Amino acid sequence: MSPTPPATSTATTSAPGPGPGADSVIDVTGLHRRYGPAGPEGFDAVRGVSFSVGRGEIFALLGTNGAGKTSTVELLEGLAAPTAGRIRVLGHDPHRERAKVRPRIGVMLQAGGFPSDLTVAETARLWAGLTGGPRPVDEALALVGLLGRRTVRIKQLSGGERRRLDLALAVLGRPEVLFLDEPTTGLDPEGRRDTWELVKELHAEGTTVVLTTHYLEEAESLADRLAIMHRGRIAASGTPAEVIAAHPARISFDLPEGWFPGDLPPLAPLGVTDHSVDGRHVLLRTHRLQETLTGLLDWAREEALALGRLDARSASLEEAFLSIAGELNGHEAR
Ligand SMILES: Nc1ncnc2c1ncn2[C@@H]1O[C@H](COP(=O)(O)OP(=O)(O)OP(=O)(O)O)[C@@H](O)[C@H]1O
Repeated sequence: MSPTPPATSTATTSAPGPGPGADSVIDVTGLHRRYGPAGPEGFDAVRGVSFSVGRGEIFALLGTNGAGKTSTVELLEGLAAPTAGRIRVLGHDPHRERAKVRPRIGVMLQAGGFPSDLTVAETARLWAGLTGGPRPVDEALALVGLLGRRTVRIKQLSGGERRRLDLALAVLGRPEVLFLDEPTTGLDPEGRRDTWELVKELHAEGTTVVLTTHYLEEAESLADRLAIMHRGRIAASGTPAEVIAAHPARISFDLPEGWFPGDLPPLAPLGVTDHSVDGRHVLLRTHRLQETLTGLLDWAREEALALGRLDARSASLEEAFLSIAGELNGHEAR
């Protein structure tokens, strides 16, 4: 029997929760955020989003530019009140009960603003004074590889070093829930890997992490579950494997000289859901990669054909993302 691809919630506004019995630390229902006045002059950046994040999970919010990721995360952090909907973080309303929530969360904003004349260590000490139960400042700086830069002034730091300092400050209070808004934007590949390692260590210690990112490999590497936002809604969600599996794998090859696409065997019985041809180049899409590939190769062997440039690959998160964004843009354009 062919396995049915797991259903991800395409074109919905809600992401399934962490599963029955899971202890959720974030619950969001019917969230809306509007900038500006009611009516045509205002803008609905978040349009009815629902999801839950379980204790100890890493949850990634992905999306096109302007999809509403930061607008959503800011509401979770309690920086603003939603226009409509309900949010619970650690059992509390993060905006109205900010004093209860703030000491238990760590926040790394997209652009942290610090007095530029303070040194790295002075900034961290200042922040430590505002944060309950902090780690030693030097421990937090060491975690992000900034201990050797502790006497350097903020204005002399590189963009990547500032991102690392933002992260050090976010983890100073040993938060139960850590919000990371594009944590590796501006970091070099080594800095990105280091940040991933740190997030994995914090995860192993039981920290719940909500992150936004434009790097699909970051979400694939770190996230237990993810949601892809598009124009204020959740367009697809699930584990990375579930989101990928909902999109077809692809097989491409060149037919040999003298052979034409019309000579191919019937494709539907091989599990092909869609195909396109360009001259003698053939692209097949299938949710049953092994079955389709086996059928194709059996046919090629029987016909004694050598298929040129044969390439078979499962969908990637990038393909899933591009296809969701493309489908929705096409849909909205009609
Ligand atoms: N203060 C504001 N006033 C009006 N519109 C805003 C405001 N902040 C954000 N927006 C708009 O809301 C939409 C969502 O923005 P948001 O920053 O949440 O998206 P995002 O998914 O985080 O995008 P990016 O990936 O580009 O950072 C955008 O169209 C943006 O222009």
